[in-house]
Amino acid sequence: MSAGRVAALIPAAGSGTRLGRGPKAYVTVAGRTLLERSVEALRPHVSEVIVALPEGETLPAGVRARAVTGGGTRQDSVRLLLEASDADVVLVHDAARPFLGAGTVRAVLDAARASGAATVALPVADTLVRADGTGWGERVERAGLWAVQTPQAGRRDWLLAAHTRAAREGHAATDDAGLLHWAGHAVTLVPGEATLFKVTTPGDLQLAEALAAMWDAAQP
Ligand SMILES: Nc1ccn([C@@H]2O[C@H](COP(=O)(O)OP(=O)(O)OP(=O)(O)O)[C@@H](O)[C@H]2O)c(=O)n1
Ligand SMILES: C[C@](O)(CO)[C@H](O)COP(=O)(O)O
Repeated sequence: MSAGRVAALIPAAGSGTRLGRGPKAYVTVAGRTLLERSVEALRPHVSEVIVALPEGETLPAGVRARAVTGGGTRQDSVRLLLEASDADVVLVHDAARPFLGAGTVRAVLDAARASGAATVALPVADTLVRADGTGWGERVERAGLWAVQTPQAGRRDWLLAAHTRAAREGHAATDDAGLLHWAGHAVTLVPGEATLFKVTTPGDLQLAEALAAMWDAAQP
């Protein structure tokens, strides 16, 4: 598809249960909130940033974006963000993935402009096993497997139609590229970065703190 208006949509309305520090968007890493880090990584590439926040919350200081109230699940929050936007192309990015490089944003956007739908993902490098009741169950062939990250980019009309249909039919997906695939669209995979991990557990937050100084020093 041709170039059009691009918006960044950031679901940040989760409760951060696994991290145990309240909503993750407000958690700081080296002095800046996870949300500010994600917003600032996307702002140079888009005409608008819209963030979904937990009910009753306001944007943390320093975050330059428009805010809407999110929903009960990530999928609900993204649908509300899509409804709040009138962009042609959207980039959906977890607030909880603070280390997002400009090259990755450009690559997923280019791929989405070319094909209509794309996601950043990382080819799996470890041996994979399905656990059974005793521990090691059955080895899973890893060839061709990718771990899906964000940003995920695509035509807003495709995403909104997929989300609206999923809400109507009670179909739940863990991400937006998966919903687009479910709706019949081909989704391009764009190689991501290990640094784009999602801050989910206390160990991830420690890792993020350790990485932040090096990351911040390398930014233009
Ligand atoms: N109702 C929800 C749930 C999640 N998210 C957002 O979706 C992203 C990925 O979700 P996850 O890492 O699972 O965050 P939480 O739901 O906050 O974490 P937990 O499951 O541990 O509570 C986060 O940026 C989170 O804020 C959201 O906008 N609305
Ligand atoms: C969207 C996502 O980050 C892609 O890997 C992931 O599916 C979010 O999962 P969660 O269950 O909300 O943590």
